[in-house]
Amino acid sequence: MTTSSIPSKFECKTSVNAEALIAAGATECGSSSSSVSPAIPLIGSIDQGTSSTRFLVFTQLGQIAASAQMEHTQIFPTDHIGWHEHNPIEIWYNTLTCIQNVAQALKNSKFSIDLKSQPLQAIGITNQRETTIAWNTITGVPYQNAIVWDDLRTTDVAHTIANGDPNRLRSETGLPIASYFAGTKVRWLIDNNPELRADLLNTERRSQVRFGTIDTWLIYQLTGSKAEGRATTAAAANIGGLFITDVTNASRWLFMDLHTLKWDKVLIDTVCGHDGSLSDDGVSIPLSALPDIKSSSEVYGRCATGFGEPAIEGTPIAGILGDQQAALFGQGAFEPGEAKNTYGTGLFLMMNTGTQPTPSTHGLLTTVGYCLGNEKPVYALEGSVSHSGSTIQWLRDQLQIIDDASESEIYARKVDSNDGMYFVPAFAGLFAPYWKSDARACIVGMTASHNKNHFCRAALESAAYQTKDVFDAINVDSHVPLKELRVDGGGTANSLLMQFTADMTNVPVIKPVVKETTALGAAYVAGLAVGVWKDTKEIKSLWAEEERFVPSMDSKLREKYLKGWKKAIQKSMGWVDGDDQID
Ligand SMILES: Nc1ncnc2c1ncn2[C@@H]1O[C@H](COP(=O)(O)OP(=O)(O)O)[C@@H](O)[C@H]1O
Ligand SMILES: O=P(O)(O)OC[C@H](O)CO
Repeated sequence: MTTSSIPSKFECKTSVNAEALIAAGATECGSSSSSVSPAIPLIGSIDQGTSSTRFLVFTQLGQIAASAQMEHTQIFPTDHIGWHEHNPIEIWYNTLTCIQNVAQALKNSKFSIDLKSQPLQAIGITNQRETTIAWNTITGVPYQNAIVWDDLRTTDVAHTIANGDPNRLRSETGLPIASYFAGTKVRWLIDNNPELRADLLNTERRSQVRFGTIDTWLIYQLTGSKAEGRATTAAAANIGGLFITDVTNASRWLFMDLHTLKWDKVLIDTVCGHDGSLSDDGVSIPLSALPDIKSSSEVYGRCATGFGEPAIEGTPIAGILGDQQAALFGQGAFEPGEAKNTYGTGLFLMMNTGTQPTPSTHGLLTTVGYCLGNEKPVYALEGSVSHSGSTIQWLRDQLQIIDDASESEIYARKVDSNDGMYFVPAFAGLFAPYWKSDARACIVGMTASHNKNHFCRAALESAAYQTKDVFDAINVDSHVPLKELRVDGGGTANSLLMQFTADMTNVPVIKPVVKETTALGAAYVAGLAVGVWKDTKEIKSLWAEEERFVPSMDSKLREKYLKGWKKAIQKSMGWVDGDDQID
């Protein structure tokens, strides 16, 4: 089966940016003596997010030359409240479709850029982090759907591992023990997927088991090959590709030591529970089942012949970054104290803290920001919030009070304020800085006068309040008060949200010209590895501001709103008790 024959209910939105191509030196065919545009350096970037998959091609000026984007199915099994899954095959097909569409669009454009004769310099990959897939290298098929990062099924697993102290692995991993992290999902898969467990128990088959985040899965597909035709998955073609990840993704498992940047046997055993019968390694799972940890910027390998899209066969894959780290890189936050806030499905405030990990005592994560080749790793502090854009998707898909995310602003603007109504979107408990798995979403302060407009307003405002919570924590833990906030992600299209964020944090909120900073960050690390850009100084010089939202709210009013939010947060906590099992 080829990807073009895979039916998808989602449209692949594709575009070519003529202005960026011209700025980079491309010429229209027929407008010069040559019928083909002169070759210009172009860099590809796969951005596999929670809500959608994108493939973008950037010019050396860091501008988008072409892009394609496709949503995928959000699977919320109705018999298991709190579960959230993605189909790994659908994600792979969508990635391939986006790549194919961009290649076609460039070829059909007035610049007639054929990537077969003018190949991309390199491809970078960035991904939703923690989302975990297990597959078998011989059957080629995932054992089950991917468990998405915000899935709650491992809440009990996390409680068991924590053994009364959720911070017991913090000094080694930088993370609290929570359902969010990939290691808890690995443990759940081992304990609950009979086929996977049987393979691990079989001395011949255990070496065929693979666990990976989405970066690993996609690289395995891109570098796997098939003798003829297009592979549906690399593994189905029975010729698996590279099995790697990068330090930023590896830092989200609870398995990696933040100081050595290596998988740690003690951590793995602590999370998975020691079971010698599953492995020959003396560890609870075979180390062969975990990807090799690489830097974020080096040539790892090349797209294979016959993997599915001839236009990028042989193109080096040279960069990997978790999506929030990619946004940090794409925003040019290379100095300690520089930060970004991304409004995607979730919301993630991240600050570069330099070459030493900075511990958090206020509910943030200490994580790897990036590591360029053999250079020292750069660490970051992160405030991870599970629901931001997904709250707006919930208004659209579940409540069906809007048809499109952009309508949230139209309705929210019909009222001057929340009129006392607060929406705490703790659908998956509360992540940073609270880490309360027993919290659930609530809407408080409602009177009979409240209407749909207030719902939209309160949903949008919740993203700003949650930003303020992690903003305060980062200011304390880093000892470097943020003077401004660089922002990106789908939610930045919403000016009401941007202004309200500026009003709540009381610092200017700044949008860059290139909004796709996540994809751009992955392109940058890939381009650095192959010499498209010289260094981070050159990359920083390409960043440009587009719009600035300056705080304009009276401080008394700000305090009043924040006080209401704190009360609302308290109401959401402690909702799930022992009788309300998540099954
Ligand atoms: N105008 C808007 N107002 C508020 N939220 C928006 C708007 N446009 C998009 N979003 C939200 O942005 C999110 C998608 O952002 P994106 O950065 O693509 O996310 P991801 O990387 O998680 O896939 C969606 O959850 C959507 O609800
Ligand atoms: O898909 P996003 O942009 O919401 O990001 C998801 C995060 O990587 C989860 O840790």
